[in-house]
Amino acid sequence: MTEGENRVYLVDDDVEMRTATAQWLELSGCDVQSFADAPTALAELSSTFSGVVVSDIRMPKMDGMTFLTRLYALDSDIPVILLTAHGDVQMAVDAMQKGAYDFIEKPFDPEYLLDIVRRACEKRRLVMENHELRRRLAGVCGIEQRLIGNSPEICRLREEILDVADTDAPVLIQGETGTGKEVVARCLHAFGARREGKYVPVNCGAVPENIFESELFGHERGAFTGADRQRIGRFEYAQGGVLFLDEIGTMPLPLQVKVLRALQEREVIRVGSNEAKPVDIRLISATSKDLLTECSTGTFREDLYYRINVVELRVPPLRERGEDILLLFNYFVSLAAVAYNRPEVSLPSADIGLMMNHDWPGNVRELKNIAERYVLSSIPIGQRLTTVLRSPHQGAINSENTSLQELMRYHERLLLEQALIRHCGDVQAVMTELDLPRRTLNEKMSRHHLDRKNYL
Ligand SMILES: Nc1ncnc2c1ncn2[C@@H]1O[C@H](COP(=O)(O)OP(=O)(O)OP(=O)(O)O)[C@@H](O)[C@H]1O
Repeated sequence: MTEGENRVYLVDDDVEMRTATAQWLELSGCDVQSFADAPTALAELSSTFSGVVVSDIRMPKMDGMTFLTRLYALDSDIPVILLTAHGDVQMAVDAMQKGAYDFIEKPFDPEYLLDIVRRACEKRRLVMENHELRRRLAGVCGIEQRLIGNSPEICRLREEILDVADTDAPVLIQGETGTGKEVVARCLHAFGARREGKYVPVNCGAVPENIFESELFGHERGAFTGADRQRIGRFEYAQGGVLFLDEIGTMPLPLQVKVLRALQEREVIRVGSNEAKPVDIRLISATSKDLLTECSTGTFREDLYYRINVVELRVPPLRERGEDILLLFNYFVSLAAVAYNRPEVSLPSADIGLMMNHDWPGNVRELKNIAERYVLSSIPIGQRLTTVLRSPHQGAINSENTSLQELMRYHERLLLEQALIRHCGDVQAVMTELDLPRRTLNEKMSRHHLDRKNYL
């Protein structure tokens, strides 16, 4: 669309009316695209549409009111002008309350319609300019300041993020724990078309199974014991914004069916209700598991996998991008120095070597943790890294002359300790990863004399 040109999507099932109105608008300099029904028009519309919609209110496939609701779930800033018949006054009033820009009664004076279209287009132009301005402003604190790294892998990832940020395509972020999946999700929000909308994260691994459905979809008052108030779920809360489902692989199967339905139908049903509510969200998911393997073992639904995985972003482990280790370390040291009001410390060269050779099972989170501790206390890096590294290598036992029970005990301890290292002593995260109830985890940790404080 050239600047100043008025773009109109015209929706009317009456072919004569549609042709005549389109011709009139075109002769007056509008760029018109006509549709015989609302679903076809909806398929063409998105939040990047820079014009206005003129739609009949009574149409067979989908009436103008439903069309309005669906369209406003996509972008409530698109001006809609409804064409009503004599006697449709109540409907027109309802439409105005729902946010329609204006309505005009048939038969109408084409000049009058043109006048409304021009004003609506001007409003749309201002909204679009405003969005663009905010977008540029957000770009001032660029993606390089959020997703730190100079390695080719991270540079490529930043480009991939910017390529897809402005679309509404569902993104699945894959990567080991602590690699920065949530940072990527936040960048997709901050640099995407929905940056003005909310960013709503849900850690699927931390939500108890019995309240999962209500957490995502909400509930009506009295839907179950304890539901003394109505509550909207995370999907509805994220309306117009981004919903981030972290560790989606841990979602129970029955809920996966419901999430799939919500994504397909773009609507949710609160627990205890029969009414479907339209939702307009962009879905970003993350997983540290290989979801295709989970699909083959039947713990993750294949249809959901393909629905959430339209774009796949992989965040590489830290050990595969050595160039980033020192850069990230210095970055976290600077942050910690400011946060704790301590002087910035630099790394002796011997420690640099140790850091470069380390495996980083807990990835960037582990590095951040070490940098913070380095600022706070004078324990040399080497000592910290050896503490972290000791478990998989030291005290290994020879399986040939060891009983099965001893081997099992040894491997159990190893698994627990590695998980504690990866999650820097975060017991909740260990419970999630190993799929253990808190009590069992506590028992096992005390049996193996493991104290979370040693891993903080
Ligand atoms: N490239 C990066 N630049 C700046 N900070 C980073 C980067 N990668 C990770 N971080 C920081 O490291 C920590 C862990 O990152 P994040 O929580 O995004 O990892 P994750 O992959 O989502 O972890 P988990 O799988 O455990 O949820 C956070 O404090 C995050 O801010």
